[in-house]
Amino acid sequence: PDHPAEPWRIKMVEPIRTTTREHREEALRAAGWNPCLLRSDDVYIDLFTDSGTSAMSDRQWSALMRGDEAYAGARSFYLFEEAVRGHYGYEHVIPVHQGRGGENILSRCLIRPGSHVPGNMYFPSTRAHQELNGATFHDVIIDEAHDAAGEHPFKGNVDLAKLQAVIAEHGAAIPYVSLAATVNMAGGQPISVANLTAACDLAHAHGIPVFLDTARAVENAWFVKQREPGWAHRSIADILLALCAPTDGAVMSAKKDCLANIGGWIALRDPDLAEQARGLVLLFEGLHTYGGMAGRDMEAIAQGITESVDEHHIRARIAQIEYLGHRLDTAGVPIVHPVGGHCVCVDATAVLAHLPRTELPGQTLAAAVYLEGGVRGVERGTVSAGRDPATGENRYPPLEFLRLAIPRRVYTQSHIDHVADTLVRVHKNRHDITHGLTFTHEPPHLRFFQARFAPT
Ligand SMILES: CC1=C(O)/C(=C\N=C(/C)C(=O)O)C(COP(=O)(O)O)=CN1
Repeated sequence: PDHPAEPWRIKMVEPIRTTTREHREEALRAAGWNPCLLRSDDVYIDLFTDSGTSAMSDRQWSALMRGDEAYAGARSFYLFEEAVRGHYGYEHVIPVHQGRGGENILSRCLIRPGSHVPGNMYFPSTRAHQELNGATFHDVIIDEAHDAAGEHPFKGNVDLAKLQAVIAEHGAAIPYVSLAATVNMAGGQPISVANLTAACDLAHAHGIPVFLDTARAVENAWFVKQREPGWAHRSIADILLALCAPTDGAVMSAKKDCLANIGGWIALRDPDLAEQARGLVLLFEGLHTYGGMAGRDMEAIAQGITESVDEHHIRARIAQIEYLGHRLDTAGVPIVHPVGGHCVCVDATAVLAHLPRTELPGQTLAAAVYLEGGVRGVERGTVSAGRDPATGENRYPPLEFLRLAIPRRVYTQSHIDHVADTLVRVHKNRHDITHGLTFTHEPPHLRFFQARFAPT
């Protein structure tokens, strides 16, 4: 696929600089071989995350000026509430400062020690809050999701037999099913409307609610439009509503699809649960009409939601990811297929097949790519998976990759080509990487953000 002609022109720029390899070696050493600990100024192309890193539009920037900073009942909240209601279809909209704020509150409302929560693959912060409140997470995603090279069009799908089995074994102890659209840790893979609906029907048949992580549900809607029979002529906005319709609520990080740099929400249908959640928002986030956001943040999100479902925007957004994936594919760099909605994931166990999993190939590849081209990605593998709370052992998930997450409306084709050229060089010289990494400092929660490493 060709690189898309961007459906925007640049009106403001932020200078970025290339660095020398010597400078990067020094910076990486100071960061304990963890790209997460690098300073932004030491990174040329920052693909650490698509979360909070997108560029806002002139309409979003001008909306900031209209921010109502009233403590209670701000105009900006009602604009935000209306945008969420209209595009996601839930009645009760409760603001939080970002996604994990919502995960904390939903988990505290519904999970008790001994709970069991099924979901389509784990996500670090989602599972951490479930485990913190005493739940055991059960992965009920289809087997194909764990196969990097497989081409299944909806790797985010739920295996209904697996879900049925968890319900059969733990039914009464399941407070809810936690699903995501798309599935970040599978490489940004979508779930189909049919499968999501079937999973909800199965859960509801047992009186179990389903909550959806909608951080990238617009990207998911794009894949439904392209791949799921019957949806090709429907608008992205309609498909987004259809994804949310069968679920009982959603947790949202507005830092992804919604083109905002901060913010989020919990969206619910049940008024009592909404009241309970608002009570915890007062404790952890702020009043229930701002939830840890400034009025201007809610203005930016309201406008960002409108822009996120624009078909020119989402088509170009996805096409840029596919362009990078295609460049790596044609160069023989092993990546997760199909290419996801927000990232290209390089299969570290294939690139560094000569390193044992105990030497952290994903983390090692992240360091090598930064050294080679000043490109920062993030490890999604053993380091991200953390330790099993019961045994204390590393979990070694089947997928171990370097995620290259592309911010929205930020980088142009020449930047993406720089990234591709960097990966091609690292892959060509992969046997020069003779050692992996080992922990020198390992924090207890979400260790990949703060851990430090040293070459083995
Ligand atoms: C699917 C999903 C995420 O991807 C997510 C955060 N993701 C990050 C930071 C990422 O780099 O993928 C979060 C947490 O959102 P937050 O980063 O607290 O706004 C929830 N769900």
